[in-house]
Amino acid sequence: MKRIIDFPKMANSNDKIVMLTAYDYPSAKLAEEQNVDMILVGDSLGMVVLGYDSTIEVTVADMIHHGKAVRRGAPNTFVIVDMPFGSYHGDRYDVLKTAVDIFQQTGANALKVEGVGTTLPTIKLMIEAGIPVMGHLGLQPQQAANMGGYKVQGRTEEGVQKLIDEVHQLQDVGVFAIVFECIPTEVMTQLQAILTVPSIGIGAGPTADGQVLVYHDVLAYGSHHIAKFVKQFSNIGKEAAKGIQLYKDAVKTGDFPAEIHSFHLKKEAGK
Ligand SMILES: Nc1nc(=O)c2c([nH]1)NC[C@@H]1CN(c3ccc(C(=O)N[C@@H](CCC(=O)O)C(=O)O)cc3)CN21
Ligand SMILES: CC(C)C(=O)C(=O)O
Ligand SMILES: [Mg+2]
Repeated sequence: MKRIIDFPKMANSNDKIVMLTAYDYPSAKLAEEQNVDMILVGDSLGMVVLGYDSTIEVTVADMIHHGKAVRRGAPNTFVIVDMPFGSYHGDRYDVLKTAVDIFQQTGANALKVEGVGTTLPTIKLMIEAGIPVMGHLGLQPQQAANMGGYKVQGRTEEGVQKLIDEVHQLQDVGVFAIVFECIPTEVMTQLQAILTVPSIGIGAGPTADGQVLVYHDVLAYGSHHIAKFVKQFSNIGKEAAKGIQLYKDAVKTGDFPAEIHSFHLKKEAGK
C-alpha cells in the first residue's frame, strides 16, 4: 500500500485530472488498471451501494469498511476518503481523532470534507496533523436538507461571492485541491482565476482542472437517479441483467451445470 503518492500536479495544465469513485475491491481494481489519477471513496456509497436515499445515513464505520476494500483493490493509486455526515462538525480534537482513525485504518492518501464555515479550524488542525485535505464546495449533498435539495449553487451574485470567500478560506489553510459540485460553468472559470490549487468539477463545466463522477453513474450500474451532469459511458446494469437471466434459464432447463462443472468419485485402481 502506497501511503505517499504525489498528488497529480495538474492545476492549470492541459492534462486533466481524472477522478472516479470506487467503493469495493473490484471497482477499485478496475479503476487502478485503467490508470485513473485518483479514486474517491465517496459517501455516495450510501446511495449507490447501500440503498439509502441520501448520504446522511452513512457512518464513519461504513467509510472505513469500504475504504479498506478500495485500498486493497488499488494499492498504487491516490485514494481520497469522504468524511461522512456529522463526523467533522464537533469539537475539533474529537474530529481529529475520527479523521486519524479513518486515515490510518483505510490507508488513504487524503480525506475530503464538504463546506467550510465553522469547520475551518478543524480542517487546519487535520492538515497540521499531517492529513492532506480536499475541499468540496458548491452543492454539498450532506447539506441537502439545508439547501432545499440537490440544487445548482452559485447562481446569484451572493452565491458567487460566497464561493469566492470559501475558496480563499480553504486555500489559506492549505487544502491540496477542491471539488466543485453543480455550479455554472462561468462561475467555475471565474473561480479558477483565484484558485492556486487544482479544481475538480462535477457538474461544473469543462474548464476545471479535473472531473469526478460516481462509478455507478459512469457505468450505468443500478437504478438510481441520474443527474444532468452524468454521462453513462457503458451499461453494466444491462449486461448484469442479461447474465442473471441466462444463469436462471440454464438452471431451470437443466443446461447448467454441465459435465465440465461437475465432480466425480475417483476411479479405483483395477476397476
Ligand atoms: N449516483 C450518484 N451520483 C452522484 O453524483 C451523487 C450521488 N449518487 N449521491 C450523492 C451525491 C448527490 N448528488 C446529486 C444528486 C442529484 C443532483 C441533481 O439531480 N441535480 C439537479 C440540479 C437541478 C437544478 O438545481 O437545476 C440536476 O438536474 O442535475 C445533483 C447531485 C451528487 N452525488
Ligand atoms: C460526488 C462526489 C464528489 C462525492 O463527494 C461522492 O461521491 O460522495
Ligand atoms: Mg461525497
